[in-house]
Amino acid sequence: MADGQVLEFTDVAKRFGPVAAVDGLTARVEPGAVTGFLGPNGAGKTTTLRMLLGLIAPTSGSATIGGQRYRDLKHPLQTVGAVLESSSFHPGRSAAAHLRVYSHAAGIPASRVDDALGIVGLGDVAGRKVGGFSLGMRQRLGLAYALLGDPGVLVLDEPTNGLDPEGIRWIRRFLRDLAAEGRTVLVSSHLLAEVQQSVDSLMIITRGRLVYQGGIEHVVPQDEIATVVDAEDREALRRAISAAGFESDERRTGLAVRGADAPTVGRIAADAGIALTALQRKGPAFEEVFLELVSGARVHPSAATGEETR
Ligand SMILES: Nc1ncnc2c1ncn2[C@@H]1O[C@H](COP(=O)(O)OP(=O)(O)OP(=O)(O)O)[C@@H](O)[C@H]1O
Repeated sequence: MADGQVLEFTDVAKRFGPVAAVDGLTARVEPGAVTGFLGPNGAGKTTTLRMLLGLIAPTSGSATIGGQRYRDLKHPLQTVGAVLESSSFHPGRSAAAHLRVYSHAAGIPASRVDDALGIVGLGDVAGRKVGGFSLGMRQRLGLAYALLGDPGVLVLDEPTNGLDPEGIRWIRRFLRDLAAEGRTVLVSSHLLAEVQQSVDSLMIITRGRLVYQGGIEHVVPQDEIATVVDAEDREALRRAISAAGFESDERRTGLAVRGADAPTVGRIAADAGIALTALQRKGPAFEEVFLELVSGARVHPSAATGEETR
């Protein structure tokens, strides 16, 4: 396997006539994690990925893979695998024949075709014509193509589009495994729910500009989260919370603990041997914060600096 590489966008911009599709994007994507690239329809995700993959030239700025522009990569297929669209397969050709065309052109051993089809679960249908494939099978074939050169970087544009729940679960698990091997995995989506449970990091854009970059757990600022908790012995609970270094306010329904999430408060109570009668998260929902970031009602510091929040 090739090493995972850092993807770097440096003040990259793309104009189509009067439309600023991407407008000065600065961001960094690290190896060893699944990074979700999130934004509403038309935000500029596909345009950004197309610049990264050398399919269109930026109007200004740069997008690099391990410090190099795509067109300067010595072995592109062995460095970065991409799935941008799932439809361009010749229907009369078998899955294996299709991949052999690319492996041959890139100087990749033919044995790798069977490996790649096996990895995505298409080993049994390698000889079947692609024309008879379901949408899910085509998506898997696209992934097999991306994995042909065993690259350290995977870039996928909306890979779960049109898949059934089982297919979506499969892709999520698959991408996690690839990242766990140390690869860089960048996956775009316009659906928050789609990436919420399946990515480690997020890059959120709207109208061609970055509005958030960092860990998924930092999207909702910690100081806006409180946990309301209660026990039969409320005073003992208050003492345990205070001993753990958190402040709490008395409410009718229990103690509101600022800056601590539910698992943290639950652990404090468990360590003190206190049985809880209530444990509830308070604060803005992830989706609320996402919509505020996208509409401009909320500004996150990572948007201005391009620095990750950790
Ligand atoms: N080749 C093109 N010519 C003209 N305008 C374009 C072109 N490609 C993209 N655009 C415009 O650039 C903007 C960003 O489009 P892009 O496809 O990158 O967004 P996206 O975030 O991928 O959206 P979606 O989630 O709908 O795929 C849109 O306003 C789009 O209409």
